[in-house]
Amino acid sequence: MAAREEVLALQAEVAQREAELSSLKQRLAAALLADQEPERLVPVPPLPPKAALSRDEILRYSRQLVLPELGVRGQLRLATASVLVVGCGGLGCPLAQYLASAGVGRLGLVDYDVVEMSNLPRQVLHGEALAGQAKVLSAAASLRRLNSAVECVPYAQALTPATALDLVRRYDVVADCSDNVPTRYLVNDACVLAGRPLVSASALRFEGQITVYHYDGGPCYRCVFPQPPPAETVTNCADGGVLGVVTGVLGCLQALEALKIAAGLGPSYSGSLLLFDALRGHFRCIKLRSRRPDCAACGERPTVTDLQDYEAFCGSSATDKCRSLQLLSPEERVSVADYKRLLDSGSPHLLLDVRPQVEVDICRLPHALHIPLKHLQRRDAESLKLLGEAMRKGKQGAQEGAALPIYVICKLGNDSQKAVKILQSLTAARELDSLTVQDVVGGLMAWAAKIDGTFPQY
Ligand SMILES: Nc1ncnc2c1ncn2[C@@H]1O[C@H](COP(=O)(O)OP(=O)(O)OP(=O)(O)O)[C@@H](O)[C@H]1O
Ligand SMILES: [Zn+2]
Repeated sequence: MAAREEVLALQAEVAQREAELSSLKQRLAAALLADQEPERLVPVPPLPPKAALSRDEILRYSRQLVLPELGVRGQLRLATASVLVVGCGGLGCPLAQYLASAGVGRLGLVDYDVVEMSNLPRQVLHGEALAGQAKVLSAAASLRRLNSAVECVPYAQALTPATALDLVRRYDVVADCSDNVPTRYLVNDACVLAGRPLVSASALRFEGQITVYHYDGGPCYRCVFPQPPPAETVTNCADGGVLGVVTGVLGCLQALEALKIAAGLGPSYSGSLLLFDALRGHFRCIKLRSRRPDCAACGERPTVTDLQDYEAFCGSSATDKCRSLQLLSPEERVSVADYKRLLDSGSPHLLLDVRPQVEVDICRLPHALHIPLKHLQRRDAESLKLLGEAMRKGKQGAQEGAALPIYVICKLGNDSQKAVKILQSLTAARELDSLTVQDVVGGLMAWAAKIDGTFPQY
């Protein structure tokens, strides 16, 4: 075998073994979770009152004890306070880290997910060796190393309408560190029903925001957002990207608010929203509307008297990370396996990659023409010219008069469907030659998972 071929063969084998290892780790995590089942269900007793700090505690917390605003009284309150952390990701990790190091008595950690390598730049409680492990177990282990006096209660499960109220009632303060709209409504309603303050933050790209809901007569999440946004307008970190340090800043601010509430100092952002723009280095605080008397959750005649089906209410999933759109019919789509067969057959066609340039810079299929979806959406003349030229060139190898098929690909198979719709409308408007357009289901990540193990996943 030529050296180059051997390298390629070995690379493919390494990729295959890595995929097998990753799947084994996932199964191990699931088995560990199943093993943990009975322990999770044991109710936690209330934390006992604490009258004085020990010598070790005085030494350990000395730098914050000498703050007159906190003092021994505040520290004792922290030691008997409990905080429920919903989501042990980019926000939950720094939040839990600072709450544990400051000496909060008990931390409840809820997350259904396992640690992945792409989590590590921002989910700072998890390490390489714990990839594939349940996030809550990894986080609890890190926190115990940090402060063995803090009690960590891992709940390796999704927070659902069936469990949320019971869990929220067991804690004094709740921090929403989740990443999806149904969970935000669920946590809010559970906090309103249980009478708990909610420290809520979010971060995406270079921006973040934080506020405190349902504190001392302040508004709840539903007062500010009575209706969920259309599901297709919501972007998550996997699609939009996020800089780890931005979630770090917001998670720390969340920890600060939770600490101040727990220590009896009161929060700063009840009824106001702090916005952080990391690119410009700006913090801006805006006033939120006050509590709505007609709020469905916290209003005078609430209609939310029980937890509901939040996925149906929001039209999106609370646990499915990669939202899959269904814009096209099955005939308008091909699988990666079918596309690979077509490619191997040498049949003339055009592969159109509609990802943003920044993603094409990460990896690409060399034979694809690249036109970002945004350019197609604004009918960019230069891009349409490029497409027309590529089609004319591609047709040279095709049969006389036959339309050149276009296959559209993106990262996950959502944007490619939108692009197919646009190309169909251009054809209908005769701005493009009559053509057959299909999208590649699952996009380049399906290609990496099923066809080419050496293709990068991101
Ligand atoms: N209903 C829920 N119950 C429990 N955990 C939740 C729920 N909704 C979201 N989460 C968790 O909240 C965390 C959000 O953190 P973050 O978005 O940083 O992580 P991620 O989803 O792993 O990231 P990425 O989008 O890059 O894959 C995730 O760990 C997710 O599993
Ligand atoms: Zn409300």
